[in-house]
Amino acid sequence: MAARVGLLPHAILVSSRALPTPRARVPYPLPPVPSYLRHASSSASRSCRASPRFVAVRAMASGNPYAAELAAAKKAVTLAAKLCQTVQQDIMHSGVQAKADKSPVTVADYGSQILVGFSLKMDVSSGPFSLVAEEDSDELRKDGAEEILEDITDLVNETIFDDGSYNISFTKEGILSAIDDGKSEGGPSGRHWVLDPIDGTKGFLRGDQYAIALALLDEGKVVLGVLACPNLPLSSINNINGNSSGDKVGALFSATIGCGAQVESLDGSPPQKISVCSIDNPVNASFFESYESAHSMHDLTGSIAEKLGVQAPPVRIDSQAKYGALARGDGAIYLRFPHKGYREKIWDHAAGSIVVTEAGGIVTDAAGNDLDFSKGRFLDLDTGIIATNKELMPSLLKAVQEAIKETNQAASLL
Ligand SMILES: Nc1ncnc2c1ncn2[C@@H]1O[C@H](COP(=O)(O)OS(=O)(=O)O)[C@@H](OP(=O)(O)O)[C@H]1O
Ligand SMILES: [Mg+2]
Repeated sequence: MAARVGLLPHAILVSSRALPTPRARVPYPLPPVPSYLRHASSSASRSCRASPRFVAVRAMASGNPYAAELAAAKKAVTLAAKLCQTVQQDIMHSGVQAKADKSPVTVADYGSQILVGFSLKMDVSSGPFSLVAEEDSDELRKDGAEEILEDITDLVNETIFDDGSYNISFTKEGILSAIDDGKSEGGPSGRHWVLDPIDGTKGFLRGDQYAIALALLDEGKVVLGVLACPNLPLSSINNINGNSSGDKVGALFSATIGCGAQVESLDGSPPQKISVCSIDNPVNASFFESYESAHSMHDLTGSIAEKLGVQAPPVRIDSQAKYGALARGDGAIYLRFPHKGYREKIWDHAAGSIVVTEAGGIVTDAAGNDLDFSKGRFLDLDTGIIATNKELMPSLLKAVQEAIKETNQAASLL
């Protein structure tokens, strides 16, 4: 694809070529279903929509009641990852000072959300569609946003065209309404998709780790999660600060409830089952935490590690790639302690947490409670989030509670 980062004052993505028009493309939003189905070119969409009974039979045969949703989720995040990779490469090659200008990441954020929502709607047949996602279209509907809206439209349409799975072209109005598909409030009943279109936006801008994180809630429980991590080494992080050792890069983690967790390459290698590490002595453990100190209190995590006797320095990587790396045993512990007042969003943990639990790990808040994804767009939890294997969890919880108590006592003396 030939999109590039423009060097205009507003420095947004500019398509360097007009959209190709060799095939008749169906405009989006779609006309009513019967006419749309005559035009769609997606074989996946045809097979998933053709017969709900066929989907159910296929799911039961695979032993995974969410097999159809899993296939659709993987396809959706893989498509979005293509768009994100294009934009990140453009940022890296453009010389644009990413920190000074956030508009490329804005384009990628919206574009990723549109592609995931659209792809799910095309390929998942059952029930009403509900998506809880990070972005809405309010900013794009304001005066002055016309150019960025055009850039998003071009980028989304180019990605769909290059991918070849769907014979659809978005109008600008279609782009705005597709973004607003993500406005659902979630909750304890029914099914809700939960999406972070680019988790780890700061990592994305730095050229480091980020993830497209998608989960499915069913009756308030996370039943499925996929994490596309385009910059994560496929087999493991062997270097303590997250660099690869010449390994293939681009990992897709997935998990469905009761069926375990897997990793495969983003370009489609066979899935490999993954498990958390079996370390039972914290002295041999390493721990993951946020790269950004504004997102997690590094002094508190340092004190927890000291209490546990952890020898290795922290492994700091952006986004839910940390959950994926933990799930396949690259490290033993994940610690996340946001500063006071921060409210965790469900899309920052839903996909990652099921990948870890289905790999045999445990994810709780700082008091040892399970995370509750049924309360709407936010998690209502105690202080922080911790994850590790079953062997280390009791000593980790003890160290966490001691360290928090000491921090609170020190604060009360000030
Ligand atoms: N102040 C503050 N405190 C805690 N957390 C915050 C804060 N601000 C943002 N966020 C959320 O952190 C998400 C990024 O995930 P991580 O913190 O794991 O990665 S990172 O190292 O910071 O990149 C990040 O996700 P994205 O916004 O999708 O990038 C945010 O949801
Ligand atoms: Mg996020």
